[in-house]
Amino acid sequence: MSEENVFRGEGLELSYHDRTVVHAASLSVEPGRVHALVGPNGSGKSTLLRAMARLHKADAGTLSLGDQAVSTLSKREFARVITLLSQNRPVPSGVPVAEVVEFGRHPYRGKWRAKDPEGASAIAWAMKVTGVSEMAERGVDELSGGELQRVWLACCLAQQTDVLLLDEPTNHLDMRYQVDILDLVRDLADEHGVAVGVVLHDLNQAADVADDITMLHKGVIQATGSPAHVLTADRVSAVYGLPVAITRDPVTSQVGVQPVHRTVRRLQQLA
Ligand SMILES: Nc1ncnc2c1ncn2[C@@H]1O[C@H](COP(=O)(O)OP(=O)(O)OP(=O)(O)O)[C@@H](O)[C@H]1O
Repeated sequence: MSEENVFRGEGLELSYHDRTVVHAASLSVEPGRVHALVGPNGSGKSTLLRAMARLHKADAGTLSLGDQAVSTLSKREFARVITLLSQNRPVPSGVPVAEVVEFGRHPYRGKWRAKDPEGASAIAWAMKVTGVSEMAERGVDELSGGELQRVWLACCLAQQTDVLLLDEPTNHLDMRYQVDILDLVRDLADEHGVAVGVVLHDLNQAADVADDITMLHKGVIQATGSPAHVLTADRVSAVYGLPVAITRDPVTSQVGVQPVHRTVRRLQQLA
């Protein structure tokens, strides 16, 4: 994927039943880069990501991939380039993990189950890197939340798209898998040139994994740029309504966000 293949949403106005929840938002996801979307609950992150994945119709705005309008792509063409790990996917009962992951190959198979020579290796790779190979035969409705999350991710990875949109991929995962999945996200960008757009709640994870961060608040983009540019104490405190301090890792210089401890907050209130 070349630099021209930047995936862009521009001027997106998004609503539910006449209530606009995202206002004139623009987000670009670039090959080889990880772009994190952060913001408080209800700020519009999932809606924006779903609109980028053509799952929520925009009232206004455009989607483009390089110089091509995304509206010109058929469903199958779109699914070969862009995939979304969404939240709250319905869980089919009695379907084994391997079959669910195999569903990720749907854009390559079509109605008549056309030959898909790369399918088997793509599925095996996706299951391996997400750590679900050992549960291939288990029914997805028997899995824990974290196991299921990894199966959905494997399904997206089996799709082998240039653009990967992930809505809270670390949801339900224990500490080890959170680290593994974020490392995998970084590797996909660095080694395979994948363009990643990822919703994260943990601002420290966002600062760790992302090249760029966009912060949303009440449907309005507050800032876009490097973690150090976006994550300032004033901005994070104002958006989240909580005093925070910004830290710097002495070795990596990476920024971190630390809520001001409750004892200090109480003392500040008393002063
Ligand atoms: N299906 C829906 N019908 C009506 N309103 C909705 C629907 N889904 C979301 N909303 C509203 O749209 C706004 C944005 O929601 P969205 O889920 O995009 O936010 P979010 O930033 O992803 O939130 P969270 O961090 O809690 O997942 C919220 O006010 C929410 O209540």
